[in-house]
Amino acid sequence: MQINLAGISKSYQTNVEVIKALDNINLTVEGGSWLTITGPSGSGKTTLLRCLSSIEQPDVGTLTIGELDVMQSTDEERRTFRRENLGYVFQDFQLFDQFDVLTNVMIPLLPYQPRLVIEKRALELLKLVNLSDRSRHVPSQLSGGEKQRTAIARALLNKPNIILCDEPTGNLDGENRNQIVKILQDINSQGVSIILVTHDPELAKYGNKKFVLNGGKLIHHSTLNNN
Ligand SMILES: Nc1ncnc2c1ncn2[C@@H]1O[C@H](COP(=O)(O)OP(=O)(O)OP(=O)(O)O)[C@@H](O)[C@H]1O
Repeated sequence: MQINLAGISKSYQTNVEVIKALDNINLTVEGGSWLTITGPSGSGKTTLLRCLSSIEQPDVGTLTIGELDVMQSTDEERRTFRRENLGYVFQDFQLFDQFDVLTNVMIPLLPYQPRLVIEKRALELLKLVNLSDRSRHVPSQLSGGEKQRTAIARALLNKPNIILCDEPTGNLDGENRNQIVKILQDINSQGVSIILVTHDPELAKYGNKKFVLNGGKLIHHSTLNNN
């Protein structure tokens, strides 16, 4: 599934100023690729990820994700499209503290598919991310790496074409980072596109297309084939 952005800009209005978070972004993400985006704090990385996933709409430009025209679609169309095609791993995990790991992974599809079908898939995913023995724990009983892997399992529940990850190894040690890299490599080898935002120089070594965001402007850094 391809993503195309042309002339995308996005500003935020605060009480005191207008902040241009994205400034005339042009980008094509080919299906199956692994894109890594780095850049200083406040340079627009999360905003770009939110636009690339249609959670947020840009102010101007054209943005298509597969068949979805993000600028012309309704909220409901974008929600349905995300549910069917995209996975998103949030910087702060966004797990529900009152539910166990298994339920957290199942939540996105619970209103839409039979519980038993979803549970089977969620258990497979917990195995994939090496968390089978934590399925009945609640998030407060998990380490940072385990929370992150729960968030990744949840993002994979709908068998997405594209997974967008915001700082998936933030605050994790080398061993946890390596586990997450391995999971991402497995997913990518199955044809899932990965779009990754990170400050972690070790994680930023992976991916076949690298970009730097600076002051809302996207600079193509390199195209490699090392993942
Ligand atoms: N909802 C909002 N309202 C106002 N300003 C915002 C909002 N969201 C983001 N911004 C501003 O837009 C700019 C880009 O923010 P963004 O979160 O995309 O940066 P980032 O590169 O992901 O930062 P970090 O690496 O610290 O997570 C920042 O100056 C931020 O303060």
